[in-house]
Amino acid sequence: MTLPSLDADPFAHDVLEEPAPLHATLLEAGPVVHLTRYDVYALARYEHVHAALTDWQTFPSGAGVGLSDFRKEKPWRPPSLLLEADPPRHDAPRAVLVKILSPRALRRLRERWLAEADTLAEQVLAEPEFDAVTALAQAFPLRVFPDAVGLPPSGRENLLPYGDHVFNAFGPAGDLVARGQPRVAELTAWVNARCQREVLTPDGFGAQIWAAADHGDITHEQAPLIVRSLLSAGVDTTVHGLAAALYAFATHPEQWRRLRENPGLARVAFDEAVRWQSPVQTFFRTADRDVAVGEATIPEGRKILMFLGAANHDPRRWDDPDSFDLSRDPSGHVGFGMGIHQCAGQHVARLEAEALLTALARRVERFELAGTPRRHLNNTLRAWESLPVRVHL
Ligand code: HEM
Ligand SMILES: CCOc1cccc(C(=O)O)c1
Repeated sequence: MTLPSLDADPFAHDVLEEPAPLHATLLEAGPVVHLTRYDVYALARYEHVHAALTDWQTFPSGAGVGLSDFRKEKPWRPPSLLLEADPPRHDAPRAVLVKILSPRALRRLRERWLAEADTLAEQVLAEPEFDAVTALAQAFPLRVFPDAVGLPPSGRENLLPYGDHVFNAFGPAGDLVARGQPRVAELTAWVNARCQREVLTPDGFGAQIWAAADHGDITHEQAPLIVRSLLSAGVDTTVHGLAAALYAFATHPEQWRRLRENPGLARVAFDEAVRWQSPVQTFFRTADRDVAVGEATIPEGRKILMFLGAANHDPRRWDDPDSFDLSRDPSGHVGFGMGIHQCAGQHVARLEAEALLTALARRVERFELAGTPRRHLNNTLRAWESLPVRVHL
């Protein structure tokens, strides 16, 4: 059976601005679609994306999880020991990070993050109108996460642009990557310096990674790269995840009312927002062999593009997928991935969201858009540049 093919460009600005039409085409066209422009193979249906995420042997990450194939091109930075590694190399770094970022390990931060969210809410809600991206979605993660990692106070404004470039670099070397290029050397130097043991405070996630090296769970050479994973993946993702949740509630007042009636819904609300908007839209894998998907065959060595955002809206898996609905059970969504590479920081993200959303739910009776939201374009992230809101207390 010949594979359906499409010359669409998933990284074109109009698609990054609004991917739904491409997702609909891909979901309809078949289990696999050959994207001729990049000679890659698209998976969009939940069943096949889930299958690829949970079969690392057939769909490994070691050649990179972006368009670039590390076996043919030099990576722009040393590959991640988690994201861009397969077992067995992936195992020890993963075990260390999962333990340090576990729900149990995060309990010691809970009271502090709840209090920080209350303080931020008090400050921001003193104004009836503000930009929810800068005032809340960016401000809260930057207020709690760098301290939790153990970063020194200076230069934290480098984290967002660095992460933005990391996520752009998973896509083609187009204008979005070019835009970040001028600052790459400076941002990379700043981030690498912050992964060194001596700059990290003794009680943060970073110091705990170095302590795991002392303990022999990982090597001392691996420690800084694992800290780098936190700085690369731990900021922009939660900023855009929180912005997605705030956008969802600003456009669904009836769902906000449900959250106010039951603030215990904050965590499931965040997962529903992550499913509905999928702040991380896509990741690649590499076909380890000729692999049959449906009746089609993906040739060995080709890159496979998994559309997490489309799988999270697949009507074969979700009732009324395009609705944001707190009565839905979003578990099983692939917004945090699935399988051995499933997000190592998902509990950090959920705790940040629970803190911020409950602080707001206690104070804000209703909030609405106070202007047209503007998208922030990125090859991998679904993000808002600005989200003007008006609040009624
Ligand atoms: C809303 C927030 C977040 C979203 C949507 C998100 C999404 C994802 C996704 C989709 C993956 C799977 C990548 C793959 O399968 O190739 C992943 C992996 C990962 N995430 Fe997250 N993430 C978020 C927050 C975080 C945070 C806060 C951290 C760090 C504290 C983090 C650290 C990581 C790491 C290290 C990996 C690689 C895990 C591995 O390969 O074993 N993420 N994330
Ligand atoms: C959110 C997906 O996970 C990522 C993203 C970017 C970098 C890394 C890393 O491990 O350096 C992980």
